[in-house]
Amino acid sequence: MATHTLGSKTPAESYIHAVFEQLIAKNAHQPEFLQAVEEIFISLVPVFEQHPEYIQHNILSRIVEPDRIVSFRVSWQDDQNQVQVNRGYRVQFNNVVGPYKGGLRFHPSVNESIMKFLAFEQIFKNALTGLPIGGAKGGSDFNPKGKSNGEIMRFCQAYMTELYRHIGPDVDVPAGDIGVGAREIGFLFGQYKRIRNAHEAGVLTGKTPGYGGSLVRKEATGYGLVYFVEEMLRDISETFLNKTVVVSGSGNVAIYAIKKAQELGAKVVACSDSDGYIFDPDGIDLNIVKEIKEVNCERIKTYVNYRPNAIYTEDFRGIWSIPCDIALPCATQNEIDGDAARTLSANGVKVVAEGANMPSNLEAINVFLENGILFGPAKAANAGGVATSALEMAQNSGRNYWTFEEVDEKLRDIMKSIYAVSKEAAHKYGSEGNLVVGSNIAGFVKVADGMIAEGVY
Ligand SMILES: NC(=O)C1=CN([C@@H]2O[C@H](COP(=O)(O)OP(=O)(O)OC[C@H]3O[C@@H](n4cnc5c(N)ncnc54)[C@H](O)[C@@H]3O)[C@@H](O)[C@H]2O)C=CC1
Ligand SMILES: O=C(O)CCC(=O)C(=O)O
Repeated sequence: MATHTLGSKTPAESYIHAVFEQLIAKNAHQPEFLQAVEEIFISLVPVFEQHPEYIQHNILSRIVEPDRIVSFRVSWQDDQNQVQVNRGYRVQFNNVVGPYKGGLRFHPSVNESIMKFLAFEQIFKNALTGLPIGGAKGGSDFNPKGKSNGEIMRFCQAYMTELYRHIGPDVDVPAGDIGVGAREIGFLFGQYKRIRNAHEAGVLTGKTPGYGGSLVRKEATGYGLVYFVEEMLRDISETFLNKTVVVSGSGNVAIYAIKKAQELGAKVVACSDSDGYIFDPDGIDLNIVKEIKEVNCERIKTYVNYRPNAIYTEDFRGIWSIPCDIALPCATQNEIDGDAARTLSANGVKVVAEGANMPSNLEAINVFLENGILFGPAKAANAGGVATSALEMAQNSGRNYWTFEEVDEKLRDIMKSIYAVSKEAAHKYGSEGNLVVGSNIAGFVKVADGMIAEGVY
């Protein structure tokens, strides 16, 4: 039986408590989903104290139930002509603010709990961007590791052969996430186009610029994360210059977070993959990481073959024992637990900001907040990716292209605005400086008000 820390002293607390108890009863075997909901529910207590209309409209019971979950068989042929079967998902959680929007994850760990937590987070993240996009997520337990290009293509085609009937430029617009990058988006788009016989560019984002993609989308989550941290640092009259930074992961988000942090004068000393981490006391050479990950598709441990001073350690969580000023978790959910957070804190970390979705568990978040560490939660700090996807949708429907500089400037403005509204909401509801509370409240209020305006359904 899952436990939680929600109280029940006031009417608002009692309401939130009761909805969460019902949620546990219905979703007892979905720990990631319950974790994501609990984090938001804790933040919302002061909002419900001041706005009983949200209780009258029973907003919480409605907002935790997805509009629909599509789950389907994906059969495809491997290079040995053997038929393989995976499970595909699309969770369309909430489209009050705009069409469903969120990435696709191809990873063996994918299950309904992980899909629901990601889609639930996406509702509030997307609302925070200020752009008209609702929340969704999808994917499959397909493991791309070690698969040939042909196998990836056939899997993507089989996946889209079912997914196409559930999506569309004004309905639901998927994009990438773990295991899904520009190559996979290309295969998915090609199959959608063949089935529909229409070049509906706005049906997917993360396309390459040659056929409707936006410049900066590839860089956007990592760049946006660093722009968000710039705002956090500005408030304490600091910058990235000469800061020591640790970034977990070595995929899309990690690579472009490293690039932008280095451009701003930081020394990034470590990154990782799911096997282990590398520490380079001279500062990571990003060209080598890109060659290893983007060109050769190898493990990060091969980095030490190119850099004699670098050390590889086979324990991906060990990366948080490296002393740093700024920690940017950019790999996956629950990669920082309470112990890792205490180690980071004891080593003097000043800022932690989340590039991945839910990389810190609840205990870790509390350790950071209690120790006065500036903490940038995922739904605010990594929203630059989906925001730039919404800019891609705008270019697609306007049938035009914006320059790299134009999109980058819009991204920077969006990240500044997300920081400002999160900080303002935290202040308004009595949690000065707490961006977890602030971003949860700012995202929630926008969606809840929309739900009331659009009526019960
Ligand atoms: N791609 C995007 O635009 C966005 C991605 N995110 C989140 O950022 C995180 C990373 O996503 P991407 O960089 O797009 O994926 P990716 O597939 O390009 O890279 C994932 C990275 O995480 C590492 N990783 C995966 N599982 C791991 C594990 N169990 N332990 C340690 N490392 C692990 C992989 O080795 C790889 O380096 C995910 O949490 C994703 O949901 C969030 C917002 C937008
Ligand atoms: O660009 C998108 O729609 C996907 C972004 C995403 O999946 C995320 O923000 O976690």
